[in-house]
Amino acid sequence: MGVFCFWLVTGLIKVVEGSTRMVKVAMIQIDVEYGNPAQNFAQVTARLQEAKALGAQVAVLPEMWNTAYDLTHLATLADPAGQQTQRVVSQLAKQLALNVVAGSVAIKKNGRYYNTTYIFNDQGALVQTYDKAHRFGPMAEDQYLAAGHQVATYDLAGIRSASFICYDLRFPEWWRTAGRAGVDLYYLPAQWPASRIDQWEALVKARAIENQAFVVAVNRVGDDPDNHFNGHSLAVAPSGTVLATGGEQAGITIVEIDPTAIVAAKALFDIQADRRPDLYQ
Ligand SMILES: O=C(O)CCC(=O)C(=O)O
Repeated sequence: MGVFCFWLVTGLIKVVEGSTRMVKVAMIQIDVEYGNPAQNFAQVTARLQEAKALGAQVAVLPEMWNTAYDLTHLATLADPAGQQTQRVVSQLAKQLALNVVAGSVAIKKNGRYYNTTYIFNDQGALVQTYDKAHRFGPMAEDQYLAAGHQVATYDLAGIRSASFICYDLRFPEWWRTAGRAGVDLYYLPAQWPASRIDQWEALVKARAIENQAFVVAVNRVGDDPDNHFNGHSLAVAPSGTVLATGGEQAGITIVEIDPTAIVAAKALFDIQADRRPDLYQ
């Protein structure tokens, strides 16, 4: 694990005068230890405490942070019914009074394995779960993991939010489906390889612009046996402006988000309202 760094970015777009609804979001970019849940739980505990000390109101973790992509050992590594994740992260969220978008973890549920996000509010209550819907063939998810079937929207820190996971980024229809419920902030934990990081940045910006919403996308750093990961977590405004980036090292980046910017973004034109579902689905 490399040296851990902190950045504070105040790259908000403040377009509504007198707004007091700034929300500080921590993008927690870590080096996930392959096949080592005990080490990863310890690491995540420390990083959530640090995020709180940096003033975060919401903390976001990367994808599959308990096991990494050690899919051949899920029988021994996956969290049964997500119980350990729920117990540990819920307790931390409550102790720290911190909202947590708990990246995603490998879980075992009803005899199958899933790549699942849990979202906790700052009282430690589980407010939503999401099972990754689109499985990434090149990383063998389709062989080992069952797919989710439902979008997950929720209120967190006073912001109407939705969660997706990694490869879901390539399916704008799925984002639009969630957006119909009115979403102001999308969270996207990932393990996105360095070899396609230019696509990651382009697609995160596109999802923000076309959905007229913020996107907070958190990637990992480090290596697994097949891939190198170089971070580039990023927070993007509805205009497509990059508010903060996590760079290429492990670290926590704090970005301030002003949810009232959505109103201004939609004042000029409202893409969701202007859709033509009579022409397409
Ligand atoms: O779409 C990609 O290029 C990467 C997706 C991925 O790594 C994942 O979903 O885990």
